[in-house]
Amino acid sequence: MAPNKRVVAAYRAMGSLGIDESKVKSALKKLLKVFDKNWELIEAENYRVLADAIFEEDDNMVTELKKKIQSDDVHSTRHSLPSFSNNQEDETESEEAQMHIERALPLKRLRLRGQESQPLHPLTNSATSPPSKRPKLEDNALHQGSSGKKPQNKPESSDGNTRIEAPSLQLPDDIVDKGKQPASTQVLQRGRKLTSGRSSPSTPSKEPTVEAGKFLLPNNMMPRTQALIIPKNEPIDEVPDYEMPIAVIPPEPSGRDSSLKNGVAGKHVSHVTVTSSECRDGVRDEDASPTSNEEATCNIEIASSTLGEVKLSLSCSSALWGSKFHMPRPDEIIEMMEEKCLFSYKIADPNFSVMKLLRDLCDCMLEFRSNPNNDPEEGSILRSNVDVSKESQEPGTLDVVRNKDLDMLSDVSNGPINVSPSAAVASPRSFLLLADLNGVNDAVLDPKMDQTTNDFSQCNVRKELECPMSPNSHSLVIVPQDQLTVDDSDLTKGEENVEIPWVNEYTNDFLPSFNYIPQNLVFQDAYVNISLSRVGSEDCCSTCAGNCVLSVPCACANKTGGEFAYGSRGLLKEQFLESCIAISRNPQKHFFYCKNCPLERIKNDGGLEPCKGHLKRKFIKECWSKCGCGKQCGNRVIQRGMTCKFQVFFTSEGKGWGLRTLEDLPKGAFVCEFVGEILSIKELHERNMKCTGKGKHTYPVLLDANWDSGHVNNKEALCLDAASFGNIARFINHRCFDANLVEIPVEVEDPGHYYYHFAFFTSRKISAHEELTWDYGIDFDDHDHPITLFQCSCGSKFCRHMKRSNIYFMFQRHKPAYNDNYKIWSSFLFWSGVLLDSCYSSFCTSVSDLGHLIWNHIIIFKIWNKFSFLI
Ligand SMILES: C[S@@+](CC[C@H](N)C(=O)[O-])C[C@H]1O[C@@H](n2cnc3c(N)ncnc32)[C@H](O)[C@@H]1O
Repeated sequence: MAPNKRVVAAYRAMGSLGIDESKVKSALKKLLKVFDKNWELIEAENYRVLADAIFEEDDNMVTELKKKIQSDDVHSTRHSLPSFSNNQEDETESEEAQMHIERALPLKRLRLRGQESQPLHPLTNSATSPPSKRPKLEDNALHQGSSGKKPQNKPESSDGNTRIEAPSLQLPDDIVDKGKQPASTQVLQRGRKLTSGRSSPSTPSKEPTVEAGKFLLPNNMMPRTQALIIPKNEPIDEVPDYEMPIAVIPPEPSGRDSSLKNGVAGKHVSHVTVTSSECRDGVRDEDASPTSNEEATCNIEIASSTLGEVKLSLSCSSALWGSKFHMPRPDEIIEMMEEKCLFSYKIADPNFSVMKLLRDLCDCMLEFRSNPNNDPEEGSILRSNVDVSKESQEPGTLDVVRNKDLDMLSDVSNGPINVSPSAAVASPRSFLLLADLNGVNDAVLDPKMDQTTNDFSQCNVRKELECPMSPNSHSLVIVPQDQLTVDDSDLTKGEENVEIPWVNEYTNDFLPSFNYIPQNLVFQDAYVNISLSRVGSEDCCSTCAGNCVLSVPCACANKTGGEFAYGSRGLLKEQFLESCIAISRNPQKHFFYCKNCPLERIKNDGGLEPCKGHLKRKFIKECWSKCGCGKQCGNRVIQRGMTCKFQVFFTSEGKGWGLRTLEDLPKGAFVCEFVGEILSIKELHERNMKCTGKGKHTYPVLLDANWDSGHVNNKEALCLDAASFGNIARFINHRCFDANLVEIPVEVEDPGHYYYHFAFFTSRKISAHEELTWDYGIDFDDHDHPITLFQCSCGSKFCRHMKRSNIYFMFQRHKPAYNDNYKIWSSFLFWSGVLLDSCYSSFCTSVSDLGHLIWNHIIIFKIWNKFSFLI
């Protein structure tokens, strides 16, 4: 007689929960009797009644056994001389009882993980289910692995709950750092959401509707999977081969798998192979051959926050699947994965969602990274990768991208599968990644690793660890932070006194390529006339010796009003600095308008357009080679080069790269010079024209402080362009008005002031890690400006770009006229206040006129104060 399909289905459903057939049989019999063979009632809610009946039976049995043991104990106590055989029997019986308890408990726990009031396996109707409670998990059951040893760091959450440890954490010695916790354990410990997150009531679940037993396969096709909850003291390798749905890891022996099982042979422990079940179970891949090179990709990106501090990117490529491959929609993949998880890991929580799980993984990484105390290797970061089987060339890769303090974590793929984070495709770095992705060790794929570690065998500091979420599916590897997040290699290539590293905490982008030069270089036509003969005795102090700043001001102080700009500690004197800041903040007051402006001349092909104005700046004059003092003279600050610790970093506000200090800086300190190619204005104009429309820019600084001196010919009108050749100043971003740096021209070699050094000094005290900024002096309305206009994100409350619509910018459009007539405008503001006052007073006669007058003038005064700095 053919087996009853409904009975078989019931067995399978229970089997997937690890329930013994014999138990199912007896419970089913009883239920059929009770329900008068009404199968609908038994099948409802995925055989909930049946499961409950089995549990109840277990409970009863346990209670009965306990009672029996107790009564036997009493009995044996009463009979003080029990026979030896009796005693043995008792022990056996009692052990059996314990075994029943042990066996029953996991199932019970499993049920508790879901909702008491909900179906045991809530695959249906769960959308209407109330959120589940967080499961309470017994420490012992969860923390004792096969060895029975407790983990060194007992994973406790802030709420005091002990975290679940997955059996997959039982790692071969080789892949666990000696004496240290496996990284994945740490992740798990830290990642409270990894475990608790499953039961988070906040996440709405996408419940798949799955027929019971849909995924069941014959035993011989069953993968070895591991449940997240293991019974107390149950050794991991004794986790039974439950009759399971298709799981993540088929037990196919491969070089990599076996190496893993053997403790990951050698040092090459960077991958664990994961293979899509679609390929292994023969559902789809039989006729799929790598015939087409046409790539369709399907990307899922999950980030820890909107800033994407940690980003997990899942990419599929159809490249190897031929034309028959249908690229699944992301939600299809997620849904399918959820079904697998629900079956494979027996996650009975209706709120379980794969997306949530992945997001939690991101959070864990962030948490892991941000709490160095959690980390046995302080400052380490996680490096994760999933390798699609090297041999089988299958799609599906998991790529974890470090963002916050994690540099891009390399991704490993097989064949041409694109594992690159989509956002990085355009970056040089990701280009490298794409080009190299061919199942090679991820370390090799990571160009930055190459640069920073030189020898990736250093990566044996990385620990290959299995992730509890998806055993064997991906590895978590620790890489010392400094090897990934910060490029310690000096971007100045040793050209400066200090080394300058760079870091990108937000994207995968590498530093733009440029040539580091410590000093300005003439490009071609620029006329830079440096000769000793041009330096007259009035421009040098040939008789000085030692430190000029400490003695009576010499000739070199003449250009700064008979006093040196620098004080004894090498900082700018307060008064000098303040006047430079004032000029920079109120440029209109210090503009001069040249009669035949070189800029306009070049732009208009000789035609005459009125000069838009140049800043008449204060100069610093430093001692130089014709002076008698030495290099250590206090009046040779910029010549000695930069001395502070800086770092180039990727800004989070969309400004691209920026420069920050790594140490506190006092007010008036020299930071660095703006170094670049010395171009004539004509050359700059030509460059700008060439760049137009090609997404290229120049980074120019006009050396125009002396253009009022008369007619400046084309070769003498100079600028610096740091786009291709420059120093770290090319990374200093703009800030409107209240920047923390001020630019000051410094005369060193050329007394003529056509060519001078453009130096940055701190305009105030700056704390370590603050970004360094200067006001480019951009008029955001001037579309002819040599600096390509950008959307300003300086964040200053005085931002000129953001406040274009305000009254100031109305005036700014008519700047010269406005400047000439600012007294008229101020009178206007004053008298409008008086007018306002009198109108107001006439309406409010009940209140004292004097009070109104004072009140209105306070308002007017405030308005005036707000805008007076602009005049
Ligand atoms: C001299 S570069 C500064 C370094 C640049 N951020 C980089 O990544 O190379 C000038 C360019 O930086 C960007 N930038 C500078 N300051 C900015 C700001 N306040 N807001 C937005 N972008 C800014 C603009 O693209 C500008 O053209």
